[in-house]
Amino acid sequence: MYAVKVENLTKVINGRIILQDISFEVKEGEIFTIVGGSGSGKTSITKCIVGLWQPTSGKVEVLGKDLLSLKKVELDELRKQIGYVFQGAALFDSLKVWENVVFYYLEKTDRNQDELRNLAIEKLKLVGLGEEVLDLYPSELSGGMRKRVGIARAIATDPRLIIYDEPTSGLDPITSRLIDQLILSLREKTGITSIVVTHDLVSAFSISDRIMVLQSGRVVQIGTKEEILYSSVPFVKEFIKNGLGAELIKLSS
Ligand SMILES: Nc1ncnc2c1ncn2[C@@H]1O[C@H](COP(=O)(O)OP(=O)(O)OP(=O)(O)O)[C@@H](O)[C@H]1O
Repeated sequence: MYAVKVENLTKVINGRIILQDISFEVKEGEIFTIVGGSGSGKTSITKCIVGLWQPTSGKVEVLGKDLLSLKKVELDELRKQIGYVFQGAALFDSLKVWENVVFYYLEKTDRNQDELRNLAIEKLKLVGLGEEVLDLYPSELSGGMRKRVGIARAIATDPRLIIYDEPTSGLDPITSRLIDQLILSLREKTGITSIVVTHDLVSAFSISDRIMVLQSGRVVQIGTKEEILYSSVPFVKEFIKNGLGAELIKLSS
């Protein structure tokens, strides 16, 4: 069964084609990575998957539901099953770590504070953080820890699908590789389906089951790591060479 199925998705905004005839499927439990240059449409695809944007044409099915057929309450219900890890973690500076993690439940539940703190402990453990961070504020955390807290928040509602938007951006190479390990271990422990948007090709090649390469709102190629790494498509070859070349220079400097 597919967790996400996108068919001939086209999105036009103010007469500009942002996404053109995009089709792909993400299998349950798969780590599916979307790569492409700036402005190629990566984030736009995720906006269509979470139902923030309606397609101009085409179809988006998420966890077996056709988004266009859903009423607002049904879409809200579906969104609970989708965790979104924002670029830069997007934590609330004025809230403590535990409150950030259980943010979704803070106002929407009658669970008491102890229950919510315990839920935060459970989720923080899954992302490799201990109880000592519970009462810290985001400004007291390192960049890598902030990303982990952002991931803990995304899994607080036990989603079946998680979308990571640039999970390693702004991190040094060593911390980036630790986040890669975390993405893999979360999938291992929970079986969660993962869609990762990234500029970081080292990350893409270490975590992905399959990679989709975009150029100017179109799919250039979808394939396994090996198929993409040894692609015969000129754009993909060039993209990989430039991306991995830059990473290798960064790693050796
Ligand atoms: N709300 C919007 N209104 C109009 N155009 C938009 C809007 N959001 C995005 N775009 C345009 O859509 C195109 C794709 O943007 P998108 O953010 O999906 O790209 P991206 O691949 O995620 O880029 P980046 O890697 O820089 O984040 C860009 O040309 C962008 O300017």
